[in-house]
Amino acid sequence: MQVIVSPGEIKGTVTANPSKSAMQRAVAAALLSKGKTVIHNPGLSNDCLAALEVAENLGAKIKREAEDIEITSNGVKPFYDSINCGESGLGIRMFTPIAALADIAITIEGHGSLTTRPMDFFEAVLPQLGVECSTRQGKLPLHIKGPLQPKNITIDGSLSSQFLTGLLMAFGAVAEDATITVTDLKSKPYIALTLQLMEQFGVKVEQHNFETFHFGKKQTYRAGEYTVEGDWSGAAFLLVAAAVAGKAEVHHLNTQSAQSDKAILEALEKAGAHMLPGVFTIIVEKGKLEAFEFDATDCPDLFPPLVALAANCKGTTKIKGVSRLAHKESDRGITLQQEFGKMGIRIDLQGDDMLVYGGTGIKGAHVHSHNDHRIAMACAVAALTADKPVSIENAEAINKSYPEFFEHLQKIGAAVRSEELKIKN
Ligand SMILES: O=C(O)C1=C[C@@H](OP(=O)(O)O)[C@@H](O)[C@H](O)C1
Ligand SMILES: C=C(OP(=O)(O)O)C(=O)O
Repeated sequence: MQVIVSPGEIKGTVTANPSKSAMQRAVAAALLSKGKTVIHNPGLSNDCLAALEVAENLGAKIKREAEDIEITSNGVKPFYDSINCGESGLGIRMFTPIAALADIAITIEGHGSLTTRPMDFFEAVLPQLGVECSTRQGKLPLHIKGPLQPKNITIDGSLSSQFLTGLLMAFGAVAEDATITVTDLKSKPYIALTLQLMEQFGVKVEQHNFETFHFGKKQTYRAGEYTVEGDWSGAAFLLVAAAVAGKAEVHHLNTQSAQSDKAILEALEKAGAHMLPGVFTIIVEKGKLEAFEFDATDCPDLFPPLVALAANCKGTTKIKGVSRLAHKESDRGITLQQEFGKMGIRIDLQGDDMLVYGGTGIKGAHVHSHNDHRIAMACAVAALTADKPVSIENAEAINKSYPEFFEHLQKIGAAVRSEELKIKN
């Protein structure tokens, strides 16, 4: 699908989409619980739908009830010997240790960008927990055979926090007096989100300094009601759109959230945007934007909106944490450099730093998402201050995390056109 976004001032109000990070975790916790969980404000992006299907194949009953989703489970009791995690990195890394709680052989698959993302962690770690595991040279498909037996273990957290999220969630259902020790953990706030959600489902982990995670007496996940928070990762694009091209009010964003990407507020402030943060509403208005420095090592998904922001800031913005981007849906350091380069914005990658030369003028261009939702969204935001429209190829990539994105962008006043998009022009 091609989407064309035209330059222009924006002004409007919108409600943030549900967080896929929170939704996927809630689906996993509901599967691990006995009884009925009701998820309010459920996410329905492709990653969330994949999580629901995985939970269903692993034994849960899923029912859509008006605006909610009901998940009834009796723990992990697979109906099938294979699961498919779609394109979700979190999905596969979280559900693999959970599926390994069962004692049958299971094949774990995915598609698109997920087939090229590293999974060798599991081959190194799962056998230490009594799980047979093989991959195709560190990539999908994964073949596992549990049951996983928790014990004290040390893992490397430098590639991704998602493997730890999976182990924590699985340990939560069966562990007794066991400790996971992690070295060099990245994306720490995502682990805070995991621990917070586990606690909401009745499982408490004693963590120290994000290095050790201790499970004391055996605990059980408790089914209940859960409301999915608004998504800071998706909303970051709308907030940046407002900072560069007008004014927007975004509802259902919790400033007390554990989500890492609420850090977009710090970057906007550094860049000089005008902001009025409330408890659940953020208002951002265009200001005189200047280059800024920001460390995105622990919030890597902010790189694409930060680049769209930096392209509009006078001077050279320095964003740290580029090494975190190599194994996302695309190699995001490179794809940002390529696609923003087409729009006349120079980006240099220097070791772990990204330098964005902003304020030089954004040019209308024909860009490609590289099947990466966050690249498509970043280009759409950059289009708002370009000299001519920007056409985005393979723009349907947004469905992975934020199917409502173009509709929301239009709601805050942007001119968005597409033959295939079901939005009013
Ligand atoms: O746990 C999560 O929900 C996520 C963790 C992050 O991954 P890393 O831990 O690999 O940085 C992030 O990039 C991803 O989009 C979602
Ligand atoms: C990298 C992302 O997700 P995941 O790793 O879960 O596929 C993302 O949403 O940008």
